[in-house]
Amino acid sequence: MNNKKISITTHGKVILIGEHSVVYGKDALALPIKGLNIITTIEKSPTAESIMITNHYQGPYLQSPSEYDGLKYVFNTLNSLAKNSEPLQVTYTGEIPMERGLGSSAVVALGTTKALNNYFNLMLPEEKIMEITNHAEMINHGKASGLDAATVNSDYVVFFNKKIGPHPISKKLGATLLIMDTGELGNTKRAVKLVRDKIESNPNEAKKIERLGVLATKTKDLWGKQDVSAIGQIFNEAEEILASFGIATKRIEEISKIAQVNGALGTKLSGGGLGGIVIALCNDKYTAEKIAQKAKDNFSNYWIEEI
Ligand SMILES: Nc1ncnc2c1ncn2[C@@H]1O[C@H](COP(=O)(O)OP(=O)(O)O)[C@@H](O)[C@H]1O
Ligand SMILES: C[C@@](O)(CCOP(=O)(O)O)CC(=O)O
Repeated sequence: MNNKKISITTHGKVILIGEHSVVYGKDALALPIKGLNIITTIEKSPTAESIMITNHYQGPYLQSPSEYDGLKYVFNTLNSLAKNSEPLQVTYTGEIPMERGLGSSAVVALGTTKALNNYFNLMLPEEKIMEITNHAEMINHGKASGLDAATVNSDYVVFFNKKIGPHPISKKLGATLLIMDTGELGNTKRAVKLVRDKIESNPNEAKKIERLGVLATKTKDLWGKQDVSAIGQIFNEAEEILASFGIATKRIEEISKIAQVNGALGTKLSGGGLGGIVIALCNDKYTAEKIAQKAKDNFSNYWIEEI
């Protein structure tokens, strides 16, 4: 009887700056959220079929795991590399709500790849694990930059560019980030298409992508100097651009406004948009808590990170 059981913990992420423009080869900066996890567990299936169980909190709706073709791709690829025909049970347990810009799709793709790699003793190199994870993300999003997968696989802030890959930044900024979940489902695939249609039909929209890239490069430089208020201003400018693409909802704008008048240095949506999370850069935890209290009727959940 095979009692083997492998569990892998993978953490979520938020994009600090550079969502959408990163798809076009521009710079971006993203933060791993170490306390926000999904545990992927692999064991022998109790039935004659392979099964996937999602125990993780998904927010106000349920979706069948089998609907995510990216996960099927991971599962089939690793089973085929291991020449495995034993039916398996894959269980996801944790608290990363889906479709909020917190990276759930990359988290489950990476967690499943790593857990199956261990289960089958495949000893796949890191590059192969990331290649499989990124391909799953492509299946999910259409055109994925690789930023999400790189950040959920990193212990440090990631400075990223598609051409050069991820670079970890271990230095702390010396600030507090408030992450507020609007409770509205984002839609990365639709948002990416919406932005692409706009920039392809209007050169002025394309200039905004350039500008977002410049803002991300500046943020990296300011991070090194720990210039928190300048980064706050960059968040606000980026938010204006993202909203002009039509991917900020009324609730995102409402939450941003409340955060602004209660001491945030800068606020923006984070991730694909059309719902999902709002991030607010604050000087300290006290300000972040105050904003969370003032805005609490507008969001479903929040997290505070010392960055
Ligand atoms: N536990 C899970 N089981 C199956 N699919 C999942 C799970 N978590 C996330 N997904 C897939 O990832 C998608 C969310 O990805 P995405 O839209 O990129 O949002 P996020 O910002 O959370 O990554 C879900 O719609 C679903 O297809
Ligand atoms: C819009 C985009 O830049 C980020 C999407 O982030 P998320 O899937 O919403 O967490 C797309 C990408 O980088 O592939």
